[in-house]
Amino acid sequence: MKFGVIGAGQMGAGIAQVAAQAGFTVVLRDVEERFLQRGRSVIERSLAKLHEKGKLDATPEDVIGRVSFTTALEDFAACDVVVEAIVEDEAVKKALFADLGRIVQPSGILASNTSSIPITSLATASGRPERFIGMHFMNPVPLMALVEVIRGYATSDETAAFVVDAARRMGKTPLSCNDFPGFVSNRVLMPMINEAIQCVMEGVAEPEAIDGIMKLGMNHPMGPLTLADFIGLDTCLAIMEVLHRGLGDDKYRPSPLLRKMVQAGLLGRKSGRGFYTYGTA
Ligand SMILES: CC(=O)CC(=O)SCCNC(=O)CCNC(=O)[C@H](O)C(C)(C)COP(=O)(O)OP(=O)(O)OC[C@H]1O[C@@H](n2cnc3c(N)ncnc32)[C@H](O)[C@@H]1OP(=O)(O)O
Ligand SMILES: NC(=O)C1=CN([C@@H]2O[C@H](COP(=O)(O)OP(=O)(O)OC[C@H]3O[C@@H](n4cnc5c(N)ncnc54)[C@H](OP(=O)(O)O)[C@@H]3O)[C@@H](O)[C@H]2O)C=CC1
Repeated sequence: MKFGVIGAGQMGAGIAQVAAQAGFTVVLRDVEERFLQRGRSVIERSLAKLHEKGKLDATPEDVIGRVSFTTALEDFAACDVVVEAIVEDEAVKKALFADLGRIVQPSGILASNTSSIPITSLATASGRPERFIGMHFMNPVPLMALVEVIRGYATSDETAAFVVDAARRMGKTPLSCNDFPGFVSNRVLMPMINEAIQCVMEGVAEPEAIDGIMKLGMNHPMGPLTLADFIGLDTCLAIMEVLHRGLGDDKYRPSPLLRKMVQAGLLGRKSGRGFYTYGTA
């Protein structure tokens, strides 16, 4: 299987890694060499950790040897499937899928790892809506079991079956849903995170207390503010905007504090600061 991944950020790097662990030949693209380098070191660190714990079937060198790094979209021409994991912005994703629709071989499947953007709208932009689908991995990709599979209006049964099989070969559990704003995962998760941010804004409790209450009281592995920092506050805001616009109900209104933090460049772990401060950006 020739497996393409576009975007070497936290999600794209993880998706490329688990595809390579499954034995696929992987091509990973970002817009600049330095982002590819960053993605490569994220993969190397993760593989080293898994190897140390005896959780890798091959050596880290063999796994990363299956990944080629590129800035050229033409390198995706022969892919059987391409998963997009770039910034959560509908216009940017549509422009990319229009290009991919022209470049990737006609039999190739195009998939988006979007957290919330309508799959049907991206599928139309690609010019191949039958061979288009949502393949939504969870963060951190190497550790999380789920792939949410989202069928667009025109997604064919063959496309859905192909992606379900690919997800299983990657060691994941695929679960399917239909194309509604935020799908299932973020329609349920993100309003909780937004409400936790609203609690900070209203002075209900300090961030540490909010996280502690949800961790110890609800057995969540991470508190909602730690999780928001982990996901990226820009991505959280983009998802809330899609829910608010798409479902039209003010209960999905993004917290003004979330908006202000994104405006201030506080994006969470990836920028070094969000609700908490991190040693390395
Ligand atoms: C926004 C969207 O569209 C959708 C989403 O993805 S929403 C986000 C979904 N994800 C979550 O909700 C994650 C919630 N958090 C968790 O499940 C857990 O905290 C976790 C799985 C991330 C970490 O597990 P943990 O046991 O709580 O923490 P931690 O001890 O730090 O990690 C366990 C080990 O995994 C390792 N690890 C962490 N990330 C890793 C990675 N990417 N690769 C390999 N190993 C990794 C850690 O280094 C650690 O190793 P040691 O035990 O040797 O120190
Ligand atoms: N963060 C999360 O927990 C999850 C995120 N997602 C989704 O995955 C996608 C990626 O998110 P995430 O990895 O967190 O984001 P990141 O910001 O970590 O990474 C996005 C990457 O894509 C690059 N990029 C931007 N535009 C292009 C382009 N036109 N072509 C190629 N690469 C490009 C970015 O480069 P640059 O740095 O220059 O912007 C960056 O390296 C989003 O759609 C998000 O909603 C899905 C599940 C979980």
